[in-house]
Amino acid sequence: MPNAVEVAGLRKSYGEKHAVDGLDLHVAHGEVVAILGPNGAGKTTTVEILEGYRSRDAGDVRVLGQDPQSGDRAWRSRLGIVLQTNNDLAEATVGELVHHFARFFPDPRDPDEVIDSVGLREKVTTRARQLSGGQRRRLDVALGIVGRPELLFLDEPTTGFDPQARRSFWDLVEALADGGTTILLTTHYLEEAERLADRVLVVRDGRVVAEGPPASLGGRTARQAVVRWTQDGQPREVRTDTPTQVVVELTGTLGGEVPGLEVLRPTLEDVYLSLIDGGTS
Ligand SMILES: Nc1ncnc2c1ncn2[C@@H]1O[C@H](COP(=O)(O)OP(=O)(O)OP(=O)(O)O)[C@@H](O)[C@H]1O
Repeated sequence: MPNAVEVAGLRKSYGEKHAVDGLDLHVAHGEVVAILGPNGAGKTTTVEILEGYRSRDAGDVRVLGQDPQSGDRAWRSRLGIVLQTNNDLAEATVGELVHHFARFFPDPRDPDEVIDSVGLREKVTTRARQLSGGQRRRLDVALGIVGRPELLFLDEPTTGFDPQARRSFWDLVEALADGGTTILLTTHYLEEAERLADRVLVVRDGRVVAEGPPASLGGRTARQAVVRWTQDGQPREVRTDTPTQVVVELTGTLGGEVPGLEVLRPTLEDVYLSLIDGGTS
């Protein structure tokens, strides 16, 4: 089966600004892919082109087998798009909105189950305009998933969420992914990408500068580890390609338990920051 998303050589400029500048991307069916990148890197522009909301200047784009520029209603009903709640709808309640949106789709999820899954049960009779920012975003997500999409786009889905809401949202995304939904998300939260994504793409200046599973992005697993411990009351540290060997030797030298032992690898954040600073490793 072809990929759910297939993009080659995508370009989009706004006047002189090359917002997307030769971007390649694919997402397999059932995969969760996160796009990371600094403000202005071209993430939203890319996602909006894939959703069919923005035209492109060049490049080949296929989303669920169709060019988004000519996507019809049947195609659109297979996508889940999380929009900011439209202010025209702000007078409707959470329950009314989710039930209303469900009617647009041929095989929707049970709206009440969707409301429960995004944690808005207690707000079901509250008008959209009376929700907090984070609750409003959860309503946006509810409207994005009620149509049982094959492919779900999440553009910075947890911005404004408190830590508890973010964790329950992650559980929800994992459940959707386990159920076979293909997901393309953009985020500024590295922890979110690490937790949810099978694969991460780092975008800078409209291009992909690194790509891979979060654990090995940018050669992360290949980078040297730092082993720290305390010896004779002094902190000690070595950088090494073979931390296990170092620990075994220390255990022998110190006759057992190694005081203050730590083995550190670069975090995803360390790798990400070096990539967007212009480093290539
Ligand atoms: N409608 C527009 N008109 C002109 N320039 C635009 C427009 N939309 C985006 N841009 C510019 O294109 C570039 C890419 O913007 P885009 O919103 O795609 O970035 P992003 O990676 O999603 O950023 P953020 O992380 O801040 O959401 C930016 O320099 C932005 O200023």
